[in-house]
Amino acid sequence: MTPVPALVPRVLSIAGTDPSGGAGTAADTKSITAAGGYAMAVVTCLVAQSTRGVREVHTPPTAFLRAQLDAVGQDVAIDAVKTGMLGTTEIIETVWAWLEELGSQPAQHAARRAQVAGPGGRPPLLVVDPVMVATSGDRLLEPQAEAAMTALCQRATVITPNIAELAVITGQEPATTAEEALDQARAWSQRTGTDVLVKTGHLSGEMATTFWVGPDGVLAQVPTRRLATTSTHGTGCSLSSALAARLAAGQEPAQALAWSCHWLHEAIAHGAELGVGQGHGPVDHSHRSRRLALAADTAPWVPRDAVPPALEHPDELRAVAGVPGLPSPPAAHPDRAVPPQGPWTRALWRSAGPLIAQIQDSGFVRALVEGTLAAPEFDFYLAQDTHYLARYAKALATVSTRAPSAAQTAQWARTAAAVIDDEAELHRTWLAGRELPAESPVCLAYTDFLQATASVEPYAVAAAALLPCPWLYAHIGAGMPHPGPDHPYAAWLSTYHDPVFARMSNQAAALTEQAMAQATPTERSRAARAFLIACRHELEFFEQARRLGDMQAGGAAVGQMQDGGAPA
Ligand SMILES: Nc1ncnc2c1ncn2[C@@H]1O[C@H](COP(=O)(O)OP(=O)(O)O)[C@@H](O)[C@H]1O
Ligand SMILES: Cc1ncc(COP(=O)(O)O)c(N)n1
Repeated sequence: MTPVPALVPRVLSIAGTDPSGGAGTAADTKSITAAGGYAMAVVTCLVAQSTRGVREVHTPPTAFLRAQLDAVGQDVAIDAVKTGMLGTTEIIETVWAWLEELGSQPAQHAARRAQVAGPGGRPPLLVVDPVMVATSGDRLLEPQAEAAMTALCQRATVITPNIAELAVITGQEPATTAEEALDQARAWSQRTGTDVLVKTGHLSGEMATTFWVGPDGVLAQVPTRRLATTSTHGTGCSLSSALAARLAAGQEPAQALAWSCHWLHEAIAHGAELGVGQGHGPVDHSHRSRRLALAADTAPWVPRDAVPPALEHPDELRAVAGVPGLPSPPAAHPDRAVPPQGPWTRALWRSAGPLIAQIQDSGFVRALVEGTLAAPEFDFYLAQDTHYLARYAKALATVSTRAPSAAQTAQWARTAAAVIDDEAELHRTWLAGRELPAESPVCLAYTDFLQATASVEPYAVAAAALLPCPWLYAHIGAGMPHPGPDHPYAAWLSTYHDPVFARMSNQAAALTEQAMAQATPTERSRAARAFLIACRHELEFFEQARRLGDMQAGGAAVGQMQDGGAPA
């Protein structure tokens, strides 16, 4: 029988402290929790430090370290151990001896082996973050303990050194490029059989890619863009802890690495907003979980007073959520410009300003445009968009039957045809031969809303509900740089970058402008509300694909419970 991995893996951090909460055991417990594990911590050294650096280190007797290890080890079945700051040779030897007694073995590709072992009472998988020197430059490992740390590394499932630590472990000069670091890691892994994460945070360049390297070379890599921030205190602690939790939950190395790197990237990107400390600030470990919690918010999307019950004049329409201002218009080529087509569409665009800014800033759109979006997330998005376009085209066809003139009927109908013939062609080619999954709840909610509005609401309301889709895509397309040939999503970017698409969007805006001008004040109010709700659906549509990856830390457990599995 194949043992079931623990639903919530029990992960022990053995590390030093950081009273400012950014690194060491504090970072580890936050990261293990964020990655869906149950976090435990054994303290090696007490460190008087903050974001500004280390002041003093107090090392309790190793007998007390051993007492902590025994207390937890004799009670709890540990699924993974992550080590961080170990400080001295004596500490490393104490941890080593304890691991021996626990039954851990030197690892040859142990990540993959450990995943098929049963939880509890088995050798835990071991992630060694060979912490030597802090970001601040302070030493966290005695120089004479480097040999013992190198030996401990050899018994790990995977080690997570930074560039300087990799050099010490492999006995070479610090690498100056990712290629050099990969060569060092591969050669060492061939010698020892232990896998190595190559982290490039301390190199320069546009990307800060993380690689998983085994004896045969790179097993997986996660490209992430380098962020211009000083909030990088504890990034190494956080990455190795999250990785230990994801591996112990049973994920393959490539998936565990992808989850950990993407989660950390979001945490680094939002670290500065915490306003913690005056030096190298911490990352925001719980940004992802707060974002997910917000997705369950039941507050109305359009506040009661955002749209007056009747609109006599465009200026009566205010920005939703009370955030004033328009995102700066994209520096688009005249062919790709997608300006409002009159006072009413200008008012609609202005009222949706904060939402449009949020859509452009959404992690999904940014990663898609950058080319760093994970392939499964793009596939999910495109499959849902295939359903969406089929249903959107029907809504366009419905509106065409309700237009007041033959010319307008023809224009809506031509747009419906273009959506099916041209826009959906990208989807057909990309997903060719693959089975289309069912519609997601978000896709259903949006398209049901569009089809219902197109069928039963007044013409102007229907037109306004259908407008955000082409307008927002054309707006995003107009602001994008031209995709290079090696961009993984060049085909998607080109579709929305195309002047033909901008013209289609401008036409829909012109039709809506006309409809609004001819509508009654009450209909205009309902049209504005429909426009804003459709914008909100657009944001949800992008973000749902991002949540796909997020949910793997908690969602997998829920799935197993529903299948009748009991927590291990
Ligand atoms: N400025 C940055 N922008 C984006 N990611 C970063 C940045 N700095 C570090 N990282 C990420 O943080 C992780 C830790 O990297 P690194 O800084 O190299 O190690 P350490 O924190 O152990 O010194 C890596 O996954 C790296 O990609
Ligand atoms: C207890 C402890 N462990 C590890 C680090 C390294 O983290 P960083 O390199 O980000 O300063 C630290 N500063 N303190």
